[in-house]
Amino acid sequence: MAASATEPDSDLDHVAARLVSGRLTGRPVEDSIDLARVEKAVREILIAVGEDPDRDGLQQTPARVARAYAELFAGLRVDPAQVLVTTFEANHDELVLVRDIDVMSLCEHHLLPFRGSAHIGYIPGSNGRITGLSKLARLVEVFARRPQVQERLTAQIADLLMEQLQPRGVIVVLECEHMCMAMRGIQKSGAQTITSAVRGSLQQDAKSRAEAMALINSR
Ligand SMILES: Nc1nc2c(ncn2[C@@H]2O[C@H](COP(=O)(O)OP(=O)(O)OP(=O)(O)O)[C@@H](O)[C@H]2O)c(=O)[nH]1
Ligand SMILES: [Zn+2]
Repeated sequence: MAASATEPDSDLDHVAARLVSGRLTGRPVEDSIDLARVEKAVREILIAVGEDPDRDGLQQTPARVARAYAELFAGLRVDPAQVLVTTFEANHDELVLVRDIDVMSLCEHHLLPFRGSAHIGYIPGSNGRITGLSKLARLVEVFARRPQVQERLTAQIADLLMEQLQPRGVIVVLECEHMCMAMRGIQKSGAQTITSAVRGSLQQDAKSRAEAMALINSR
């Protein structure tokens, strides 16, 4: 396997630095959201729900929430195409599957978290391009750090891989629990929502698809 990277890693480092610095430091990443506006809005929410935003424990809350949103929505300011800038040539024309990638996102309806696992597989195309395994997980992060619905998140990952890597086929399966179904509303915790996006040969060929699904489901 292996060979040369197509591009220098500088853009990717930039993307990674923004996402990772946000995650590790808990401080806003550069090119951030309008923190002052979020702060103002959160203060309003606290007043609206009957809280006193000036009491001791809440004084810093609007600013904290604003910083948290900068992290949680960092994916809105990242071009997902930059994640796959590094690809390699390889003589591998069979399934590559990364299973159990942790996914955390916010549903766009309630801005409450949904969380679970992503499984991403692809069959390299005639161009022989593969990508670094971690890049699949990075792609999940970029799309997950936006207000989302699980179906769109699943499809966006699959479509970007098809577009950028031009593989023969792609399969993306997400299994998530939605806090908006657990903490409020119907209050059913533990329900798993499973979504899939299957493209190219994996969509057309039932046998390859079944093989990929079997690997995803094997424990
Ligand atoms: N399809 C889909 N629905 C989602 C997702 N996340 C949350 N939802 C649903 O979005 C729907 C919004 O429904 P609405 O009737 O507009 O809002 P609501 O009154 O708060 O709905 P309830 O949750 O049923 O109380 C709810 O059924 C949620 O369960 C998602 O990722 N995909
Ligand atoms: Zn929701």
